[in-house]
Amino acid sequence: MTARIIDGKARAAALRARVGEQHAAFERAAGRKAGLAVVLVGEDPASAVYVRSKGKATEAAGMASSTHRLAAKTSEGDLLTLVRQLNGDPAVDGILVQLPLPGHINENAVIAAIDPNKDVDGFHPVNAGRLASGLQGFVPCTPLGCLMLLKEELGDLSGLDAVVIGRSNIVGKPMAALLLAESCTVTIAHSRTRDLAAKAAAADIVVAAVGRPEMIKGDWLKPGATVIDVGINRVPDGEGTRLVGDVDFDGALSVAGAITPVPGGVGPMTIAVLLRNTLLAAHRNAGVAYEKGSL
Ligand SMILES: NC(=O)C1=CN([C@@H]2O[C@H](COP(=O)(O)OP(=O)(O)OC[C@H]3O[C@@H](n4cnc5c(N)ncnc54)[C@H](OP(=O)(O)O)[C@@H]3O)[C@@H](O)[C@H]2O)C=CC1
Ligand SMILES: Nc1nc(=O)c2c([nH]1)NC[C@@H]1CN(c3ccc(C(=O)N[C@@H](CCC(=O)O)C(=O)O)cc3)C=[N+]21
Ligand SMILES: [Mg+2]
Repeated sequence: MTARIIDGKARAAALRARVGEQHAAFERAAGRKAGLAVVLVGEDPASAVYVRSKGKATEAAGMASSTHRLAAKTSEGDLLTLVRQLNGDPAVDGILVQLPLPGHINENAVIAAIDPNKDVDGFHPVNAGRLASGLQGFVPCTPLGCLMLLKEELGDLSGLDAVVIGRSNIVGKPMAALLLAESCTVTIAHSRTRDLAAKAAAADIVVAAVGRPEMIKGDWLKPGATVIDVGINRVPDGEGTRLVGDVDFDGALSVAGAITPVPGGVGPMTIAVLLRNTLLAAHRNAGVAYEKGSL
């Protein structure tokens, strides 16, 4: 058997097209575009690439995008001042502060300064709490994109055994909360987990969000399992580099039922969900009704 390859790039393009159509309707109703502000501190090349692709995708959907590039040495106070200015700007529906921030800036303080109603990343503690409590709020883009791929692939997830490898606030923890809300039986694994291979072998769904190239081996998996690979790892390749996930893709192909590739899997979904969250934020901020579930 060879696993189906989940085409995240195509799924993301379809979601972006739906967001674009609904944004056009929003613009007619509200008399303005939805606006996303992206803040980038410093010159990390990978971050600069993501920020550029977010800006391009935002404009392609018809939305207004602004990028605020600050020097690496920017003080926490100056960054907080910018965040508060964006909080108060009626043209800005969504605010994304690209992480990681330089070491002298307290990320938690910056995230906490974002208006929870503009927190399209879903990282603010109020939105994390809403997700944990089953209340409406912004859900982090990467795990929500993973959930969309899983539901398209598997339909109803209830009763399935899921293992999430990684427990970060931006991927692992919200992913586990979403799967629990879908009535999966969820195991969260991390660097202290004992016998990870045996945990993976029991799972119908494996979500890998570790940041270690090709760590999860094909022979760990339950035959037919659905594998979502969040990892983005740049590794040396001849003269240059290439991207690989956290899963040994070639090894998993002959065991898994379906698997996301890297690149072309979760990454493009993250950006499409960011646009979706910005569209939701705009509807709420403009007081325009929005038909839930229509995306
Ligand atoms: N495709 C996309 O859109 C996105 C991709 N990413 C990628 O996803 C990956 C994870 O990102 P992120 O969650 O931010 O990473 P973090 O570094 O914040 O978290 C990594 C997690 O992996 C766990 N871990 C580390 N080593 C092991 C191990 N040997 N066995 C089991 N668990 C381990 C850590 O455990 P512990 O808590 O014990 O330290 C931690 O919980 C990265 O490759 C990142 O680039 C991230 C965001 C978006
Ligand atoms: N506040 C904040 N929000 C984020 O959502 C956030 C962040 N900070 N910091 C960094 C991570 C990482 N992230 C990615 C987004 C898209 C791709 C993506 O589109 N990847 C392409 C390949 C891109 C390439 O070639 O480099 C793919 O997987 O096909 C990857 C990773 C969002 N993040
Ligand atoms: Mg820091």
